[in-house]
Amino acid sequence: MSFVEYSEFIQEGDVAIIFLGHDSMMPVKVQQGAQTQTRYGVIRHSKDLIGQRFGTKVTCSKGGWVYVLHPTPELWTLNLPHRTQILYTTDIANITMMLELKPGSVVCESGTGSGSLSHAILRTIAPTGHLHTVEFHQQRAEKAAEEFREHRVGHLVTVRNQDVCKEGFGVTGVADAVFLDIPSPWEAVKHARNTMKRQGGRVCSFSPCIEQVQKTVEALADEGFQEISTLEVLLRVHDVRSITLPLPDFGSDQPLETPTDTPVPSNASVLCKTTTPPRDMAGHTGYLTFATKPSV
Ligand SMILES: C[S@@+](CC[C@H](N)C(=O)[O-])C[C@H]1O[C@@H](n2cnc3c(N)ncnc32)[C@H](O)[C@@H]1O
Repeated sequence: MSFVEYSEFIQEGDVAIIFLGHDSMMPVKVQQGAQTQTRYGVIRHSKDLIGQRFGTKVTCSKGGWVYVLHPTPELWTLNLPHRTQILYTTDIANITMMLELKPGSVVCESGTGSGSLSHAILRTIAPTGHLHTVEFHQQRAEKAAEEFREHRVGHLVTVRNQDVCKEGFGVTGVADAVFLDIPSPWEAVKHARNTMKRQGGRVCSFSPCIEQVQKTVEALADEGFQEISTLEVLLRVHDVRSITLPLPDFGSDQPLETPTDTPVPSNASVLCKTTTPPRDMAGHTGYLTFATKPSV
C-alpha cells in the first residue's frame, strides 16, 4: 500500500480505513496479531485483514460488518490524527488546481501541521515531483516525517524543522509552487520568491483573517508578484428530501366528450424527490490568496 499507488491486497504495515457507516470511519495500522475494537465487535488483523482485498466487507466478532478501504488523501484528511487545524478537501481542491500542480511539480510548503494538504500535494506531484515542507514545531515535524515514511511517500518529500520566516525553505530556485499556512505569511513572502524557479510559478497563502490577507497582499506586490487575487471557498451541500407537490389544474380547453375524460381533481398531487440547500452553512474557514511570480 502507498498513498500514491493502489495495491490490491492488504499487507502487514499498511494503513487501512475502516468504514463503519456514513460519517463513521477510523484509520488502522495493520499488524500481525493485533486487534481493533469497533462498535460491531473486534477485527482480528491476521485473519480479517492481512491477505484480504482492499474494499472487502469484513464481519466483526459481534456479527456486524465494515468495509476496509485503501487509504487516499481524501480519506486521510477525514481520518488523520489532528495535531493542528487542518485544510479540508474543499480548499485543497482549489489550491491544487490554482497552483497548477501536476506530476513532476516541485512544491514548497509551510507549515506542515498535520500533513493534510501535504498528502494531497504528494499524490498530485508523484511519481517524479518533490515536496519540501517546513515545520518549526519539532514533534510535529518528526511525526509528519514518520507518517510520510509509513505511507510510503517518504521518497517524495523532505521535511525541515525550521522557522520559514527566518530561514526560508532550505532550497533556492527550485519550486514551481509555494504554499503558506502560517500565522504571519507576509514574513515568508521573500523566501517564497527566492525558493521559486527563475521562470516563475504560483504561490498561495491561506489565512483565516482579512487583516492577514491585507498584509500578505502588500508583501506579494512589494516582491513583484502579479495576478494577486483572494477568494473564499464555501461548501454548500444539498440535502435530498421527498416532497408532495400539488398538480396544477388548468381546466379543460374542450368540452368533455366521453364520461371517461375526467378532469384532474383539484386536490391531485405528486410525490417527488428534490434537494434543498442548507439553511445554515458551515462557516468561514479562511481566505486563499493566489499570485504569480513572473519569469525573470
Ligand atoms: C494550521 S497548521 C498547518 C496545517 C496544514 N496545512 C494541514 O493541512 O495539515 C500551521 C502549522 O504551521 C506551523 N508554523 C507556524 N509558523 C511557522 C513558521 N514561521 N515556520 C514554520 N512553521 C510554522 C505551526 O507549528 C503549525 O503546525
